[in-house]
Amino acid sequence: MSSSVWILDDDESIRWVLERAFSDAGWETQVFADPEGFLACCNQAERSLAWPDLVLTDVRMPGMDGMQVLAELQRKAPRLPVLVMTAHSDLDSAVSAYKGGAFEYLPKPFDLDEVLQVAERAVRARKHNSKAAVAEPVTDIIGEAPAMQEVFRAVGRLSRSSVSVLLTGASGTGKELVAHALHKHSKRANKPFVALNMAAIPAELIESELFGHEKGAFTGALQKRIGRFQQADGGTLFLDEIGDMPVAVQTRLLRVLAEGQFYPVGSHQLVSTDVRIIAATHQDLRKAVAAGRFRDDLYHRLNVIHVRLPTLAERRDDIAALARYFLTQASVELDMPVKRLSTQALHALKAAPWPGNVRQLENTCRWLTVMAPSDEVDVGDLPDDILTSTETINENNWATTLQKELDRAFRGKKANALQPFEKQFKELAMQAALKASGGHRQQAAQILGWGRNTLTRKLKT
Ligand SMILES: Nc1ncnc2c1ncn2[C@@H]1O[C@H](COP(=O)(O)OP(=O)(O)OP(=O)(O)O)[C@@H](O)[C@H]1O
Repeated sequence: MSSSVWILDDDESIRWVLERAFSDAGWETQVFADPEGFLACCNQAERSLAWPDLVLTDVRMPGMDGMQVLAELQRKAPRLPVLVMTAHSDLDSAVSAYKGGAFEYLPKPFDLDEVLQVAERAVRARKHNSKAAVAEPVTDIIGEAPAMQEVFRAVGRLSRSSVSVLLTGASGTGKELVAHALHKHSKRANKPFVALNMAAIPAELIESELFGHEKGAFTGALQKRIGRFQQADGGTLFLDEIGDMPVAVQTRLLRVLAEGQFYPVGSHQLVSTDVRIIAATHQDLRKAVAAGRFRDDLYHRLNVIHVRLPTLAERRDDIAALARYFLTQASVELDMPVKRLSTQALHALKAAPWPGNVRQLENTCRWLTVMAPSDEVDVGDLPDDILTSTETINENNWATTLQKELDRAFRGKKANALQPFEKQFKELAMQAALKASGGHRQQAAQILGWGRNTLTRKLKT
């Protein structure tokens, strides 16, 4: 049985392509140009229970409130899967307007194949009555790869609890982003989220940063200062690079977590605190424990729930969506046109090793937004560090390398620029065929599909 979709968008061309794409894929479609008509149909559907399987909608449309549409859908058909196509800046409000339902977000501009894929997945999940298969609305975190779905599920599961969470993963994998999401989707969301990076401040100042100090508590303490614990009261304290916390501070932290109270440095006034701790590290804390650099009891206290962020190399399938997202973001941030990636460029990005993970991809997209000469980014436009590293890890990716060389050679628009490539290609092929045949010309010619004379002639030139 075919699935049905209602499409709401004020942009006629978008309605047109979506309707075509969905009909071609065998869906029953109904399109709406404005929310009035759409909401009238919702009223009817509510009476007749004739809802579609899926709604696809924009939220920002001139002269109308897409949020209201979402809120109505939420009220009338809370289990109806909704795909929201919107610019990234509107995502937060969309998520809050549609809490709880199955919801997916497609950043504009989107890829039609991706829309269909997400749509089919959403409907499948609904039919199997399992909301879990549809990614929870985790704001701003992009990831379709199974390893990321685990992360999203953890965020969803933890939304009603205040337990400590330990986030591990290499630098730039999104630990801070996930910490934010955990906070945003918790009961503490309207209280502060405060972050402190142990690696970024001198060890001797960590204690006073965390717990605050009285005026004159130590040399340089010219003012009384409220610590991060107090700032985060009722909310979440994110302790980044916890592995770099000095052991003395670890002892203090452990006590505060157990007692919910502490004295600021140099103060005799006890401060009570209600703070949820999310800690992160790129180190192996168990090793640090074994080496005596990290307290075993603190490790267990923080590690109530452990969420591991995969490296970008472990989720190469997400590279396309992430790159599209970062290119869009960079274009807004830098006020430049949005760059697209050519198939070959995307291929090269997917093959790169990404030691700096998502952060490196984000920086690369920013760089491309400024540096790539035209709207479509080609392999030759990619920064050298990406290209060189791509070649070394993916030596047999000869097409990408060739493409890059062709791009470079043709950029000068000189006539007959293909000739040297053809010549070299044929020479390499001849050598390889002769090597394979042990120098036997007849056989080498056969391998190449040439006549023996052709081979002899070419060997002479
Ligand atoms: N899944 C994702 N979707 C969108 N953006 C992401 C994702 N993961 C990471 N980012 C972005 O990549 C950058 C690096 O992420 P973040 O700072 O959270 O990493 P981290 O693991 O905390 O790094 P470090 O250990 O170096 O502090 C941020 O700008 C973040 O917004």
